[in-house]
Amino acid sequence: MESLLAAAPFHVAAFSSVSSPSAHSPSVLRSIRGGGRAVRCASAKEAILYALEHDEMFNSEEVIQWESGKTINSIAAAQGIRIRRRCRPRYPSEGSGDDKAVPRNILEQIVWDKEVEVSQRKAKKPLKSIVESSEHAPPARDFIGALTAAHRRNGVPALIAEVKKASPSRGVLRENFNPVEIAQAYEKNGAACLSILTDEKHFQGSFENLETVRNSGVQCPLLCKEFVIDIWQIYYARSKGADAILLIAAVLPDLDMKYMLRICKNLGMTALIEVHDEKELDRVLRIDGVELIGINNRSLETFVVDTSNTRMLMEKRGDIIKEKGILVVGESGLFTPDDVAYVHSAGVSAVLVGESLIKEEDPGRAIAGLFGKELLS
Ligand SMILES: O=P(O)(O)OC[C@@H](O)[C@@H](O)c1c[nH]c2ccccc12
Repeated sequence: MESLLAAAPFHVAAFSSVSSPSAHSPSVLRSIRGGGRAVRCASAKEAILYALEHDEMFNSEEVIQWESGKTINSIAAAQGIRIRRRCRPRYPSEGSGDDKAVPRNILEQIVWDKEVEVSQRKAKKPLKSIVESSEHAPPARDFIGALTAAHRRNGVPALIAEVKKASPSRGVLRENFNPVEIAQAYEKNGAACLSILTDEKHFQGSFENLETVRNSGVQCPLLCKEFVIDIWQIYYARSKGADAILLIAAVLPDLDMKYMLRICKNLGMTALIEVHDEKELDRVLRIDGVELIGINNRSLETFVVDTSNTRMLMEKRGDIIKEKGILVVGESGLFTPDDVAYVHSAGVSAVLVGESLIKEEDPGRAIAGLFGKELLS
C-alpha cells in the first residue's frame, strides 16, 4: 500500500467501510486500513472534496500517527513542542487514557479546553456544512496588502488593533465592551487591520463578535484570534468573515501547520504564524509558503513579557526572513512610542496591540498616543 506518510498532507485515506465515529479510533483504523486505499489527489481542493464525500477528514499529523503507530504527542515532542494534546476533537470518546492528567501551563489548559469545545461544535455543525457556508462568504480581504500599504503610508509599523475584552494574564481589560464601537474607532484612527478574539472561555471573545464586526461596515481586514487545533475552525472563521487566522507554532506540529497553511491559501486567507522562540522560528522558516510571522513578546506558557524578544529573534534570523520576503509582526506588551520605535528598528513592519489601547477610555484616540502621531487611514 502506498505510504500515507509520503502522501501527506493532501492525500486522503479512503476507508469506505468506516462510517460511525466510534469506528475511527486509531486501532480500528489500523485494522481496516488493509482494505482501504490511499488516494492521490491533484489539488488541495480535490482532496478536500474527496474527503468530504467519503466523510473522512484528518489533520495530517493524525495520518502519520496511524501510519507510524506513534502518538501525536510523541511526534510533536520530537519537534520541540511542549504542549500535549489530550484527546483529538474527532474522537471525543477516546480521551487520553489518562484522565487524571493536569495541564502543565495555561496554554496547555486552553488547548485541552479547545479540544472539548471543537468536538462539541463539530457535533452540531459538521465540517461539510461549515465548508459550504465558507464558500458563500464574501471574498477574503488582503490582510498583508493592508499592512504593507499602511507601513508605507505612515512610516511606522502598521497597526493590527486588537478587540479583546479579557485575557488570562490580565483579567477583564474593559468592562464596557462594545466590539463594533471599538472596531470602528480603531479603523477611524488609522488601524490597518483588526484582530478579534474568538475564544470564549479564557478571553471572553466570540465568533459572534467577529461576525458583527464584519457586518458593521468596517473595511479593515480581520484576523480571527483563535487557538486553532483543527481545520474545522479555519472554515468556521472564514464563514464568519475572517480574512486571516492565527496559527500558533507552540501548539501545531509541522505537518498540521503545512496542511492548515494550504487550506488558508485555498480560502484566500492569510495565516499569521506565531512564534515565541528561536526553535519555533526555525521550524516555521523551513516551511514553504509562509508570508506572515508574528513574534510574540509574551510567553503563552508563563505570561512573561519581554519586548527584546522581537529584537533578539530579528537579530538572529532577520536576514533569512528578508530573503524570503516574509513580513514580521511584533506582538504584545507595546505601550509607548518608544516601544513601537524599538520593535520597528528591529525590523518589524507591523505591530499587534491590545491592552494599551483597549484599556483607555477612548481606544481610538489612544492610537495617536501609542505612535506619537496621528495615523493616516
Ligand atoms: O494585549 P497586548 O499585550 O498588546 O497583546 C496583544 C496580542 O499580542 C496578544 O493578545 C496575543 C498574542 N498572541 C496571542 C495568542 C492568543 C491570544 C492572545 C494573543
